[in-house]
Amino acid sequence: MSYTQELLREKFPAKQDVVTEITNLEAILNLPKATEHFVSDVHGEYNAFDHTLRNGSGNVKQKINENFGGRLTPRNIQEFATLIYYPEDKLAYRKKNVATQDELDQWYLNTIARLVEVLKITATKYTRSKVRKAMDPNYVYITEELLYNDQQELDKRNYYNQILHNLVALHQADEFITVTCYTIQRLVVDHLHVIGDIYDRGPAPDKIMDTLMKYHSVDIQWGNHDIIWLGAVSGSALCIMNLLRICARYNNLSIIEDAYGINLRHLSMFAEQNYTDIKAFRPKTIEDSEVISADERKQITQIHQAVAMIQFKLEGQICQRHPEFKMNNIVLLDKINYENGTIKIGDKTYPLTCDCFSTIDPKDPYKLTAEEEKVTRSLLDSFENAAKLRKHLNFMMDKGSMYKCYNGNLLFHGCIPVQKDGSFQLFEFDGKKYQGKGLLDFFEKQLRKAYSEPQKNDDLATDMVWYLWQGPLSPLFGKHAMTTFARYFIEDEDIHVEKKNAYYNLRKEEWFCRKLLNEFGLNADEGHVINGHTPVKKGSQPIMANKKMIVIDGGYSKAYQPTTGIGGYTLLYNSYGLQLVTHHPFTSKEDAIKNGRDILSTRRVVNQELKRQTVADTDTGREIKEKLQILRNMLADYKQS
Ligand SMILES: O=P(O)(O)OC[C@H]1O[C@](O)(COP(=O)(O)O)[C@@H](O)[C@@H]1O
Ligand SMILES: [Mn+2]
Repeated sequence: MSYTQELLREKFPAKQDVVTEITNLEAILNLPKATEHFVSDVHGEYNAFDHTLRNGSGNVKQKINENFGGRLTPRNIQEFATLIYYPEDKLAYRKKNVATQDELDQWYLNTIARLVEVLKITATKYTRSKVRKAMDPNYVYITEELLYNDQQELDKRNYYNQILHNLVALHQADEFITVTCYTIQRLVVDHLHVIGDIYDRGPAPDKIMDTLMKYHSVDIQWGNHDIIWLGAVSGSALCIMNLLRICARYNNLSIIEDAYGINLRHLSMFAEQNYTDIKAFRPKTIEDSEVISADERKQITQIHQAVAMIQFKLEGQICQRHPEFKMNNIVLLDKINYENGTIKIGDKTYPLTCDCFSTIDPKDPYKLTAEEEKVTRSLLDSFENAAKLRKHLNFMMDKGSMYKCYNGNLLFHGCIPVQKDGSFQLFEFDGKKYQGKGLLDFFEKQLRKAYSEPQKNDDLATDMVWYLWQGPLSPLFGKHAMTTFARYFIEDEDIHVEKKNAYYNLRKEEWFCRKLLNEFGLNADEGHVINGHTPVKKGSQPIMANKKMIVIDGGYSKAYQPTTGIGGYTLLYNSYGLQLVTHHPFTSKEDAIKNGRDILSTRRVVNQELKRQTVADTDTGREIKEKLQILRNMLADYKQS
């Protein structure tokens, strides 16, 4: 007897228990498929991300429109939607702007009744037990009495009205409204996929992680920016330097110090002693509100140089350690003529636009100075011991993977490295060759190993995690090289170019996407490949390859909004099919609450199911069917005995 069989026997010892469970599972199979929500490239933009979650990519508003369109004016619909997104803030705002207690009480009564209506339509897709789990435990009884009361008979109607009246009279209205709004948010989306790049560039990745940790159901496909954070706590000094460099570049060092409590004093003092103010290393400020003092700017600029130089030195060391990485093109410090300020790359010589090489010994350019060694060591210790960061990243490891096959679709952040003809590129290592799905599995194994041994700093697994950040065959990166050094020091833009893997041309072709789906054991007639990573530029299409490929770089990153011209894309997959949602940029939470400003979004149907999908058509459905088979066998045994 299998383990599952044994468990089921224990759980359902009597014949009647088995019959009840079969009936229950059969009923679940017939419910409509629950809604999946896909987001990606959130890049620390907590407020915009939080808004997308609260409004379910426009799903909450759609439910309200379906039910109240014509009964409420568009302004009232928006007001009501904003209440569901931000119940606490909207209630406070409403209470401040009301003339009399009677007006407020009437508003409470109307609002509770409307919320129960919305709850009713969002709950129809689920079993009673699942809906109950989405409720606040303190309000289960009252909510169920309101929810399952059909009000057709006068007595029932009176009963319903009395509950409403009591909620207001007993001063429970605020709390009931708040918890019901969250129950609705939770039911509108059943499962969330985050297709990578939660970290870097934006100000609050920590808050995004806190939100995800509270979210009812989520999986994460790691992005290249997440990898440097995972690498940092896995003991990779190079990953630490890269993430500090990006934080300095985007004026986000407070994430390290304030959000994660990692002290940068040692680094800062070292930077102050060795570097001056150089334009190329000043922080980018995206928002007008981000005005910083001259002193502060200078300090960040100095830190930026200090970590960049340690990074370039460590890159030289790692590439020499691992010729199999084939990354010699980024080893550049020995190509510099430190006297005349030029660099020779290939057979071309370029002038260097600035000089911050005081810590480099031209005879041994990749050697860290004693002080750099100390700074690096202390950063490694701090990252290893940063409790909150580890808590967040434990969650990311737990819910995350290199790729995910889910309800027939294939989800990953960047690419599957391929040659121009579409054949998988080979990563050769230790006498073995890895490609396609096997390559992703190999890298995932290395990351899990490195993460579980943070005290090891220069073992192969730790170096591999850094490779995932910028290696030419990294599925998360997908470019021939990262031209970081050139972008700081060389004017000629030709040398800044990072060539994309052939994957990005081929993914426009249907045959190629079918090949990918087959490689991962999925049905190519029904599945889709869903990617993040590359901002969809103005005029480009996010849906490709006869709808087999969908790119949803969420476009949350403000730095990229001028290129995309929009606030980004998200995707919904409900019982009717897949819908791509295009968002306008988010303004602010205050604007949403006071002026009812939502992220405007438009929906486009990617594919429409011929027959409405039910739970039976999903991965969960397959598991239920297997369980049903066992239960039926058990029932047959009962009949025979
Ligand atoms: O201009 P920035 O922010 O330094 O970033 C440029 C770097 O970011 C990358 O585009 C990687 O980040 P993305 O995954 O967000 O594209 C590199 O290829 C490039 O070198
Ligand atoms: Mn990316």
